Amino acid sequence: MKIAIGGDHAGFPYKAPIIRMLEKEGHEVTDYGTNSAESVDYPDYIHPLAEALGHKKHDLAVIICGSGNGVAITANKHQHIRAAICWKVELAELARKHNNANAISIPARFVSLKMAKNMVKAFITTDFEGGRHARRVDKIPVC
Ligand SMILES: O=C(CO)[C@H](O)[C@H](O)[C@H](O)COP(=O)(O)O
Repeated sequence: MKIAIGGDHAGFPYKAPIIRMLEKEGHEVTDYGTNSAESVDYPDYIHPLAEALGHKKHDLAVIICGSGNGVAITANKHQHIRAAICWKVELAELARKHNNANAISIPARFVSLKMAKNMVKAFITTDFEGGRHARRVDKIPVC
């Protein structure tokens, strides 16, 4: 699977371990930064990632900041992006099953690295259920 990853300085400590896990599992990962713990502005990293995801250059994305809010709000400004903030594995599964989310937003200051990795695993291995959920997802875009 082609997976994009990116976030700000608050998400930086979790990015490399998640990339290692994904690459070990055979995924192709594209890293949109940031690449240090120096304070940065998350839109500078998330807009390019979301643009590429929206153009199907990646299958799914992992976005990370302190609360998960900033990166999710930014990504969701893009058409075709459905970013879900998750803090437990069941939410990551539901984001795929019910919402066909294509980005998981991780609040790095509120979940452990172990939880973050487990959520990413669940997110990328769970399929959209379709059916009634497809009808609802289809109604999301603003006309
Ligand atoms: O966007 C956010 C909050 O909605 C993220 O959590 C940021 O990572 C956070 O705001 C960064 O905070 P900092 O005090 O500048 O480190």
